[in-house]
Amino acid sequence: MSNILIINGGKKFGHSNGQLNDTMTEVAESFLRDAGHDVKVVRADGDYDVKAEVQNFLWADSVIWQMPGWWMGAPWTVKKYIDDVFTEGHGSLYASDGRTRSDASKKYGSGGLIQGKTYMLSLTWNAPMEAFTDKEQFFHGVGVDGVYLPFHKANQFLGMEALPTFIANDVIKMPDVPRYIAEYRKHLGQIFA
Ligand SMILES: Cc1cc2nc3c(=O)[nH]c(=O)nc-3n(C[C@H](O)[C@H](O)[C@H](O)COP(=O)(O)OP(=O)(O)OC[C@H]3O[C@@H](n4cnc5c(N)ncnc54)[C@H](O)[C@@H]3O)c2cc1C
Repeated sequence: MSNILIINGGKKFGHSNGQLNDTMTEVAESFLRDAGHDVKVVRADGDYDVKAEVQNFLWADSVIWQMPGWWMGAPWTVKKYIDDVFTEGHGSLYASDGRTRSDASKKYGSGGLIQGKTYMLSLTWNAPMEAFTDKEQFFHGVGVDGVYLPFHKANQFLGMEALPTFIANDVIKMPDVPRYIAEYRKHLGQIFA
C-alpha cells in the first residue's frame, strides 16, 4: 500500500466553478482509501505551508495533479504551488539541474532527488478528445501529454516518473459527470488497485 498526495487545482473563476475538480478529488480520495492507501489532499488555491508541502512530496509515493485546463495548461494557482514548493525543495526534491564539470555524461534535468516516485495528471477540459489527437485539429495530434510537456518535465526534473494521464472532456459543452466518475474509478483501479 502506498502514500498518495492529491493536489486539487479546482478554483471558482470565470466559467469554472471548481465543483467538478472537487468531485474528482473526492472520487480519487475515497477510491484510494478504500483500496487501502494513505491519502492526503491539498488545495493549490489554499493556505498551504510551503515547507509542509515539501515534506508531503517526500512522504508521497505518488502525486495526483487534479486540475482544469485553463488557457491550454495548468491554472496559475497550480503553477504558483509548483514554483513555491519545488523551489523550496532545492536540496531535498532536487539537487541541481544535473550537470557537473567533473562528469560530462550528467545531463540537464538529471539532478532530481525523488527517483522512484510517480505522478499522474487528472484533467478537466472543455475541448473534446479529437482536438488533441486529430492531426487536422487544434493541437495537431500531439496528444494530451504533448500539450502538458513542460508540466511533465517539471515533475520529471525532481526525478519522478509519469503514470498514464486521465482527462474528462467536453466538461462545459456536454458534461457527463457519472461517466467521468466511472471512467476515473476504472483508470485509478488499473493503476493503484
Ligand atoms: C480562465 C479559464 C481558461 C480556460 N481555458 C480553457 C482551455 O484552454 N481549454 C478548455 O478546454 N477549457 C478551458 N476552460 C474551461 C475549463 O477547463 C472548465 O471550466 C473546467 O475544466 C471545469 O472544471 P470545474 O471543476 O471548474 O467544473 P465546474 O464548472 O464546477 O463544473 C462543470 C460542469 O460539471 C457539472 N458538475 C460538476 N460537478 C458535478 C457533480 N458533482 N454532479 C453533477 N454535475 C456536476 C457542473 O454543473 C457543470 O455543468 C477555461 C476556463 C477558465 C475559467
